[in-house]
Amino acid sequence: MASPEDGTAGLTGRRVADESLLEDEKAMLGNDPGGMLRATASAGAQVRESAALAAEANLSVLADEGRPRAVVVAGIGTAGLTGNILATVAGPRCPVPVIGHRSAGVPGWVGAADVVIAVSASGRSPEALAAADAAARRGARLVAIGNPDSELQAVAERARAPFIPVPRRAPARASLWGLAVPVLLAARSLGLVKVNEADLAETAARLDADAERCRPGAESFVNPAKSLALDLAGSVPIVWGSSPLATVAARRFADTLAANARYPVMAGALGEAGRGRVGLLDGPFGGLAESSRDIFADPGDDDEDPATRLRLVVMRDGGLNPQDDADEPVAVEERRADAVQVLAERRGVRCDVVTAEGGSALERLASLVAVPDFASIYLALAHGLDPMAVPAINEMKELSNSLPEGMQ
Ligand SMILES: O=P(O)(O)OC[C@H]1O[C@@H](O)[C@@H](O)[C@@H](O)[C@@H]1O
Repeated sequence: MASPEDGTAGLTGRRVADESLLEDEKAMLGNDPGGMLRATASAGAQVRESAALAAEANLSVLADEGRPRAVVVAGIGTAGLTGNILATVAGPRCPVPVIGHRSAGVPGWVGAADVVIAVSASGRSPEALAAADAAARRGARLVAIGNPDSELQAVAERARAPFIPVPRRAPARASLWGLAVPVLLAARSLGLVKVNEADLAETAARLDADAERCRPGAESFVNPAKSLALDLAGSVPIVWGSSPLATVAARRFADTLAANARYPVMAGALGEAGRGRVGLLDGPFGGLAESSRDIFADPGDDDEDPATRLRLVVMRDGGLNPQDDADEPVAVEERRADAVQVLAERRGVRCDVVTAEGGSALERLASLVAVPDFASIYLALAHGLDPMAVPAINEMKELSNSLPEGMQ
């Protein structure tokens, strides 16, 4: 076992992932002092809890004024991703635009005809607070979602707007499901999205089942998250989604791989990538690195061949209904996903495939997010990194608060 290296600024970890660190459950839990594995395993419970809390909030006031002109989902980081989730679950038939807004305030055109959903796990991100304030000033309908007894709740109360409490589970990225469900239910009360009680129950059950498969005590050969983490170890992962829904899952994987495992990741839509970034497969981290690989060498033996390589992850959706009236037929998305797998094989770039399952858009999204969420934590643990604490984010906040005005 390689010993931990001291990085700069007192941070320690192992530059090369060590598979044996994923074998001892007790040691693994010791290396996860903040409890990221436990928090991530609560995804199914978060769905149920948030659905119950949203049912207690008075969301019917949102619908009193009828269908809005547009819905803006305001928040940053994981809270911001809930806007993408709403847009993709609502799908191409959504009668009004759903716009994610990730900076402070709201877009200039927002007014009384619109709805603003301000989301913040801590209830105190400047972006969500400024959005809630701006919505209230402009007379837009507001609903706020986040930490109870927070500044965000106070802003919502001052504006007499509904507030859906989401009990805090630090860090925000471990609260994705707790935050996303109230956003969907607020949009449902406006008639914008079809999410029924059975969809929520099935999504929660799937998240529970995936947490069980990915539990720390399950060994790599039966644990899909550990094996995905080990496949990605030492590579530069590229995550492409075959459909809009799968692309949201791809972006989520990039977020968790970066925050938990500190891996640089490229993520996006396969349709777009096919017209540009797919060229990466030809390059110095793709086919050129692979051509020098000794195919008989032990895949884990980095000392023999230390080249950094791409590793492709294809998130395949397959669609709920092939007759769907989406602009792009599912068959086209499927052919493109097949094509990129063939291309990767031709270039010698190794590829993992995560395939959606389930009978609703929400459940399918859950099936694409659950295993990769755990994989990002196992990859952190294999490098001896605490998956929860991200000193760089805190330092970045401190530094930008202390910079003189004009330099931020
Ligand atoms: O959801 P809130 O609390 O507004 O945080 C928004 C974002 O803030 C950043 O500093 C990080 O912590 C992200 O993980 C988080 O998603």
